[in-house]
Amino acid sequence: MEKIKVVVAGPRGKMGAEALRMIEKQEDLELVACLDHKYEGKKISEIDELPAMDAVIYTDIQKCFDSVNADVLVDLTTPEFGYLHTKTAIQNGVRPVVGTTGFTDEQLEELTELSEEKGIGVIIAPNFALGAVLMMQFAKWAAKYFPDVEIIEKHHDNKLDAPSGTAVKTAQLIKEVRESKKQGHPDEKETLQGARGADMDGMKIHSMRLPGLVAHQEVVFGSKGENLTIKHDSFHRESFMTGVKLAIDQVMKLDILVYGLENILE
Ligand SMILES: NC(=O)c1ccc[n+]([C@@H]2O[C@H](COP(=O)([O-])OP(=O)(O)OC[C@H]3O[C@@H](n4cnc5c(N)ncnc54)[C@H](O)[C@@H]3O)[C@@H](O)[C@H]2O)c1
Ligand SMILES: O=C(O)C1=N[C@H](C(=O)O)CCC1
Repeated sequence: MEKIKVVVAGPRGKMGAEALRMIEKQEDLELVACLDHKYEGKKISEIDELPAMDAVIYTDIQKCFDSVNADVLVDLTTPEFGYLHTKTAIQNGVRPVVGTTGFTDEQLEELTELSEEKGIGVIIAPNFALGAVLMMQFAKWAAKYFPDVEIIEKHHDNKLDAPSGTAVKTAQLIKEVRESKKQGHPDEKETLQGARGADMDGMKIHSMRLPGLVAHQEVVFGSKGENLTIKHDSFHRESFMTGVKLAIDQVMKLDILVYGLENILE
């Protein structure tokens, strides 16, 4: 069996380390290298608390792709480096599977064009948890009948981007079926800036950051005399790994960029 050769960017991070543990258990995946901003030349097995894997760490992405034969780059880093890594991977014919959130619309457009030009598959998924993907789909369905909606996302306090990629994706999916609408009282005024949250097409998005949280979202719909709440919780980062594995398998069959795991689920 030909194994899929994977490079993981961000191996010492919470998601990167979980991805290494997932890859270690798969017979059809091989970790061929990692990308970090330190520990050049060290093996993963030499880093405390990471699995006993032989893959070597590179700090220069171009050197990494020049030195190892890779099929897929799994990026779980930061918005700034995730974007650069994704671009460089496409340019080197390596298929990116990107969990990193916080890319701008312009960056997503540029990566979409580059992927099409090079014919290299890319999957960018703001949330790899299957329950979260379903939560977003259910919310899109509900928005057809309940156009008044607010999104509350709750994450751990080490998160760099706000709102979360999941909240933005949820609002984008709802926008596809909901007529643009300003919610609340037409004359409402914030007496404390930010009190009503961020605004996307009239929908409000509220971001909470607290220790103890992992990744949680509620989509709350309001109508006359009733409320509907669609809620998802990730209590452990293992929840994202089924989706990461699925994306690695599927990206091998793609030659365009796909944004959102719902597009590769049957
Ligand atoms: N799509 C999903 O399902 C999902 C789930 C959880 C987190 N995320 C996203 O994944 C990203 C990582 O999350 P996390 O919780 O693991 O964060 P983290 O801070 O624990 O890990 C990020 C890692 O990236 C590393 N890093 C920074 N710059 C780097 C560079 N230039 N090269 C290589 N590595 C570099 C850091 O050293 C760190 O170890 C975030 O953008 C987060 O929003 C996505
Ligand atoms: O822990 C994070 O950071 C997460 N980020 C994603 C997002 O921004 O939606 C997905 C859930 C976890």
